[in-house]
Amino acid sequence: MSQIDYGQYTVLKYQPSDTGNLIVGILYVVLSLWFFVAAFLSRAKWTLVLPIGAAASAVGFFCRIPLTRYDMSLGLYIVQQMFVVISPAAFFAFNYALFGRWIQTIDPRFSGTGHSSSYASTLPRSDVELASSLAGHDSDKHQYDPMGAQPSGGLMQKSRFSFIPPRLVTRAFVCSDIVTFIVQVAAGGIQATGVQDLVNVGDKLFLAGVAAQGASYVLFSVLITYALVQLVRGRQGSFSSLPAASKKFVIAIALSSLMIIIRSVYRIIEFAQGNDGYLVSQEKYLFGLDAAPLIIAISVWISAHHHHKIASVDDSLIGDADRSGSDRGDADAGQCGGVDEQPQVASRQTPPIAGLFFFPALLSREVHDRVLAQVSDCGYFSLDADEDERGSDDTETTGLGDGKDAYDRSPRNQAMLFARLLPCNAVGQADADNKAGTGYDSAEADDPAADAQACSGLPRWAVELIQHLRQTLMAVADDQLPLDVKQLVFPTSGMLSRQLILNLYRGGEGLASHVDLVNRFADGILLCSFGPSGCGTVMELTHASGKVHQLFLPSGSVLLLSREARYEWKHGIPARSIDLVRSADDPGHVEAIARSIRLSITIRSMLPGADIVGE
Ligand SMILES: O=C(O)CCC(=O)C(=O)O
Ligand SMILES: [Fe+2]
Repeated sequence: MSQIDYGQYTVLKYQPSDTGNLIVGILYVVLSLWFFVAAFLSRAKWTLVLPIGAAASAVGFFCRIPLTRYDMSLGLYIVQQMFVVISPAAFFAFNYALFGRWIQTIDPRFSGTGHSSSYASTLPRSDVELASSLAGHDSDKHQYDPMGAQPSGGLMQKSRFSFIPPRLVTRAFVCSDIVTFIVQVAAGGIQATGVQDLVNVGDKLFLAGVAAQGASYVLFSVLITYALVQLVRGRQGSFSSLPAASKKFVIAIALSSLMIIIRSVYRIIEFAQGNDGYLVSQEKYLFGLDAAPLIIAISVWISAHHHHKIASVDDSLIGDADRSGSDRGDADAGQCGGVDEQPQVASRQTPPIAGLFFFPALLSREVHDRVLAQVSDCGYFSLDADEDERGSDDTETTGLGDGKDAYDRSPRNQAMLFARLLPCNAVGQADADNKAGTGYDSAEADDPAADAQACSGLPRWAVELIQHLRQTLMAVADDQLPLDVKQLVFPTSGMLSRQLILNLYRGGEGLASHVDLVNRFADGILLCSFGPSGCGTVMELTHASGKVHQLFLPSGSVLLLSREARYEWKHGIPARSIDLVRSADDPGHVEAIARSIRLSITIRSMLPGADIVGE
């Protein structure tokens, strides 16, 4: 085998720019120092890949300065080539690891933060189970065990944010990165032999390594996109409603990935074109399509590593995923949702908001189950994921929502019911007819008037529910529910037209924060919660002043919004799979309650004339 002719083999078709390489090298040094400090402060050892990669890149670019086109040291050339081409594998690895950890932080199933709480909760269940729940049966409770045996722990722990288990994502992609890294090192090593025949083999190996590396990054980008789509779906399809930390992360990783892909495409084409190719002939492409994109790709992580934020970064964005051994107590439970969802601990007590009244157990289990059974019989919702959306047969009275309401929910999980000019005394009349005084139980006694009412207005079950609420709320002591508020919701005179919205929430679904339309609905809104006993959801109430209250709405509860609570506070349901709720018995104790199926029935009165609008 012949030894290489340095003069002929020189791939440098240009005289390397001292200034250009110096600037790139210095930028890498600065970034490397920054990330070293950040890694030190965060004590997250794995983040060292970033400063090490940046330092190696700096070495590569500094090595280019002494290179001259015709009189160059092959050793130095190979060194710079290896450092410049191979070091970015560390940047790829950083993104892979970061993404895997991020998924684990936005998916509370991974937050094994050592809660000592009892997990009196159920995991989200299948549609079949939802159907049985709607029919009134509590399905079995699963103990939520975030770091326990499969499926909640381990490498194969699934997440709805990733079609590949997140911990596997990190390991698989980092492994592929290491393999392609080794291929490139081998390529560099082969070229370093200086044996002419092997140099071409080295080139091909470089191409193979870079191409495989780029391909796995493209696959990884599909994963990122999938996670984003899932995240946005859980937020009523709106990117802007994502928490700031999530938005920042998604934008950063998207930009970083775009830059990495640009650089990979450049390298693949460059190696494919070979030594006589165009891209290799001018240094500006190296600066513009390799150095610049890669510097941007890692610079996006500067702010996430900012030392002021390092504490939260350590726990959430880049925290150690293996936190099962942590002995953090309940006080840290707020980290459960990590960077995305960092839920506050919700209360079971009525928040201090004027006009808000909360009755955690107003609906007895019997009444609750009965309403669910009736709603289930009406078939408003399609519970089979494969089934096409289907409406109710009696669409005149129970048409599905048209999505034109203040916030968008699919007809699959929302139904609207309107009563036209339902005289309030009709409800009162039905109430009066029910002389037995056992209320709801005997309301099903044949009552042609109520049946007629149900057909011309609301379905019978809705009339009965309103009637029941009227009875029970009117019976509440005035010091707990002032008379004027009772009369606001259940006026004794005047015509009133009710509107009901049924919202079905599966798993971690939420509802965008809103104020119910002020020019359509009157004051005094009732929110009734249904679902397996012990389960519920957290409602977030936000005021323009920035005040926020998180209230846990258990199944069977009724929330009444009036006056300030109805007009000056927004209400919404954060999308997340697990809520942290302060225990009723022991306020120092926080329970993690997994969301299950939930049906809410919102009962409102239409403002005069508003029932004509939009129909
Ligand atoms: O599901 C809930 O409890 C909230 C429903 C709601 O706010 C609405 O329908 O306007
Ligand atoms: Fe609402």
